[in-house]
Amino acid sequence: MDSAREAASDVVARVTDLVQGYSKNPVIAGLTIEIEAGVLGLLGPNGAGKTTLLRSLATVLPPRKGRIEILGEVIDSPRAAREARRNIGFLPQDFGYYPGFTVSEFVEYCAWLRDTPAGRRPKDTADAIERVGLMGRANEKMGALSGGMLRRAGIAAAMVGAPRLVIMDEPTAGLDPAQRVEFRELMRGLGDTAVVVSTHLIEDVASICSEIAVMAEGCIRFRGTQGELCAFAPGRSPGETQLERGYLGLLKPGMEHLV
Ligand SMILES: Nc1ncnc2c1ncn2[C@@H]1O[C@H](COP(=O)(O)OP(=O)(O)OP(=O)(O)O)[C@@H](O)[C@H]1O
Repeated sequence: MDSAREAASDVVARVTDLVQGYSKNPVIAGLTIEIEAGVLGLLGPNGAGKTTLLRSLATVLPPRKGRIEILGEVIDSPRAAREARRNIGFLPQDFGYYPGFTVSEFVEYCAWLRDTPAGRRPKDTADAIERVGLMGRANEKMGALSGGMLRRAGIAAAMVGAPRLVIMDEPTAGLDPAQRVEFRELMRGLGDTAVVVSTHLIEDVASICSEIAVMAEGCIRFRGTQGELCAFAPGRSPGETQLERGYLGLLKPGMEHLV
């Protein structure tokens, strides 16, 4: 790892030589990445391994090989994973919930899962619900929410109690354009939190991410700023932004060993 970079920043999570897969299907073969405060956007084509990496970071999927550290602690046992999850807010792509729970009960339950002290839970819950603009729906049943509102409830659950690491797998899927704009505002207000967010929406990345990582075939093919990604843009083609051209340029054959 780059020691100058580590010295200059606060590493919240570190993945070292991660090997991951499902039965006989290898997905990630030796991936190393560090996560610091700020919003890191994770881009990559379908099947690149983004969800697998996020689930590994969230300590949901134990590594086949390699090491995951959260706030300096190596996650090498179910107990260590439970401890780490107190500091992790995770919004999976398809998150589970009890349809009979109200929004407020759901968010408070997620705070409880993270061992938020009982005295803080009601206020933390109300704050998180307010941040996603669901105050008027706090007492509505989860099962009665629209897809976009459900996702906002999931975002509130991931952020409740201000965890140090927030991991979101395609959080803007299902949001309408106005809600996506609100989501971006929300991301800008996260301050010192380390956020990793996977998305297929380049506009989201452009507006909220301080850094971008591009994954392809289970590897991190690029990590850097938007400007650096734009530098991979091959010639002009109408209908694409420069960021999109940079992203697509990076996925071309021959770019496999860039980082
Ligand atoms: N539970 C699973 N069992 C078996 N194979 C899986 C499982 N989950 C993912 N895979 C496979 O692992 C590979 C990586 O999947 P993953 O969901 O991590 O990619 P992704 O980059 O998040 O894709 P997408 O953008 O479509 O969500 C794919 O080939 C996928 O089919």
